[in-house]
Formats: sequence, structure tokens, C-alpha cells
Amino acid sequence: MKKKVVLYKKLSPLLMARLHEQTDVTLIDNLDADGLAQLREALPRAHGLLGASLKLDAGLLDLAPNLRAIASVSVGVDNYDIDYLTERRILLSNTPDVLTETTADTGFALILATARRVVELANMVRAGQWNRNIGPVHFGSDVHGKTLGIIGMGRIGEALAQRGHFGFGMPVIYHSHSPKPAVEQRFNAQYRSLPELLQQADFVCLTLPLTVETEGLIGAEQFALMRPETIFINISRGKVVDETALIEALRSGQIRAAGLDVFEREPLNPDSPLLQLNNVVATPHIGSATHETREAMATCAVDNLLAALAGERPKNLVNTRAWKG
Ligand SMILES: NC(=O)C1=CN([C@@H]2O[C@H](COP(=O)(O)OP(=O)(O)OC[C@H]3O[C@@H](n4cnc5c(N)ncnc54)[C@H](O)[C@@H]3O)[C@@H](O)[C@H]2O)C=CC1
Ligand SMILES: O=C(O)C(=O)CO
Repeated sequence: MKKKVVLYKKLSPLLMARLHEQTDVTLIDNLDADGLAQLREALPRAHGLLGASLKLDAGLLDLAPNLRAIASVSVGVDNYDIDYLTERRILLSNTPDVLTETTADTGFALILATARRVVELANMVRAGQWNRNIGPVHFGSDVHGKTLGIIGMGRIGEALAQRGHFGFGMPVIYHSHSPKPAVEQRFNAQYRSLPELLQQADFVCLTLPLTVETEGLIGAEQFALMRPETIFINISRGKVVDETALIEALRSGQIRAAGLDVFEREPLNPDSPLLQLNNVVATPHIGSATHETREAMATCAVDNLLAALAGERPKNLVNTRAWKG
């Protein structure tokens, strides 16, 4: 009998056909109240789940006694209780690598947009406010040659360093769990403690995961170490930052600007004070959102799910302790 799979993310026709061929698929189109009710109804029969952007807590997972595998269409796995999944021997997989370059592109888009005030000045043109006197009040700051600070030197951090070093001649400093000699050699990068990096970087970029260790890592104390020229970029997770402290740092001129793809609460409330500030560029968590990369992520997730349901070890298994062969 075919294994039962619940999708809470729509896939391309090609991937849907592949899944239909090998599994019995229930598709939940939308995670609104109706969608969540459908999910609760489908969970008791599910062997596999595939999707993203849903906190799958024990309350939901306890409805799924037959569940063997979850394929997350994301690299970040902060929506899952990994210990609980491991205890139940549910295999959790993610989609690393295929989104690395695209997410680093987004990071650089935010670096350029904030430093050169692209959104603010483009809106000025649209609003018919471009008079002949473009002057210092409209000027931005250089990107090339400035110091790029990367917090979390993993896959995406390295891809950002590559762009900064080779593309923009930026000295690279970084903070991570431990120094990475190979990265230092490739990008002429230098390791710094977190306070040193915050004091020295012109661009402070977050590229680390949300964990118990990183939640609230950047708050008032850390913003106080930055300089009025510092531009803050977050493409990791919103909860790594104390958003109230960030708003205060932007309002007070403690830092110059922020480029944010992720927020404490998503979707960001349209009334958020962040959206009142001209020195904020906010994007709707689109780090990996290109046609090519989202298809590659979905393919990777389908591969992982089908492998797990076939009793094989998925390529991108996260909770390796759950694998007993
Ligand atoms: N905005 C978006 O759409 C996207 C956001 N992301 C986020 O980016 C994160 C990173 O992705 P990858 O680079 O693929 O992961 P990775 O695992 O390759 O890199 C993370 C790096 O952070 C470091 N790190 C972890 N905790 C740390 C701590 N407490 N202090 C210092 N360094 C620490 C790790 O040592 C590692 O080098 C994901 O977990 C996800 O949350 C990823 C893709 C898209
Ligand atoms: O993969 C992730 O972790 C994302 O945030 C979306 O691509």
C-alpha cells in the first residue's frame, strides 16, 4: 500500500506528479484556520509530512502516531522540536546548499539597498519629489572597501564573504563558534570576538541559525557597541534580535540603517514602528525566494521524503540520532 503523505506547501506539477506516483497525497493549500483543521484531520493517517513555515509542536505531532518522516522545505529547523522527533524516531530532513547562493544574493541586495538608500530614493522619484537639487541629504555610503562583518560563518556566511571579498574589495571579519582557517585563507578573513566585530564592522550581517543559544543574541547591549555608521543586516531569523532594541538603535542614530528579511513575528505587522523608519529596508522573508531555488529546495525535500519513506537514510537528515538503519 502507498504511504500517506501530507503536503502543506504547493509543489510544481512535476514534483506533484512524482509524489502522486509513489505516495497517497493530501494537499493542504493554505495554512489558514480551515487549512489547519484539514491538517489536524489528515495527521492521524500520515506517514510523511512536507512543508515549511509551520511550527510543528508536540500538540500537532501527537495526532500523528504513524509519522516516520518530515521533509522541511527550508534549511532552518527552528520550527521543530528535534529532541522530541528523535525520541519518536521521526526523521527530520532539510534543504541545505541549494539555497546558499540565493540567500547570500539577498543579503547583498539588502547591503546595497540600505547603504545606497535605493528604496527610499526610488520612492522619492515615484512620488514626484525629485527636484534638481540632489545633494548630501540624499547621499548614501560606500559599500566597496568597507568592512564586512559576518556573524555565523557557515554556508551562507561564506557565500556572503565571497561576494564581499572578490566583488567589492571588502575586508571581511567574522564571528562563529570557532575560527575557520580555510575561510580565512580564501577570503583573507579575520576572526573576531562578538563585541570586537560589533565595534569594527561597517556592515554587521547575521547568518546564523535560531537556537536556544542565539535567541536574543543581539540586544541593547550589542547595539550600543555599534557605531553611527554601522548598517545592520539580518537574513537569519528575527528572534536572534531584540526588535525593540533594534528600533531604538535606529531611532536614536546609534546605527545608520537596517536591512531586514526576517522578523520576530512574521508576517510583520503593517503597524510595526520599523516601517515608519526611512532607514529600514524590509523584505518579506524572501532570502531563498527565486523560481530556480524554490524548485531546487522542493526537489531536495521530495527526494528526502521519498528516501525516508522507502526506509533509506535521507541525504539531508537533521536528527541523525533518530536513524537506526
Ligand atoms: N532569510 C531567509 O530566507 C533564509 C534564512 N536562512 C537562515 O540562515 C541560517 C544559516 O544557514 P546556513 O548558512 O545554511 O547554516 P550553517 O549551519 O551552514 O551556518 C550557520 C553558522 O552559524 C554558526 N553558529 C551557530 N550558532 C552560533 C553561535 N551561537 N555563535 C556563533 N556562531 C554560531 C555555526 O557554527 C555555522 O557556522 C539558517 O539556519 C536559517 O535560519 C537560511 C536560508 C534562507
Ligand atoms: O530555508 C530557510 O531556512 C528559510 O528561511 C527560507 O528559505
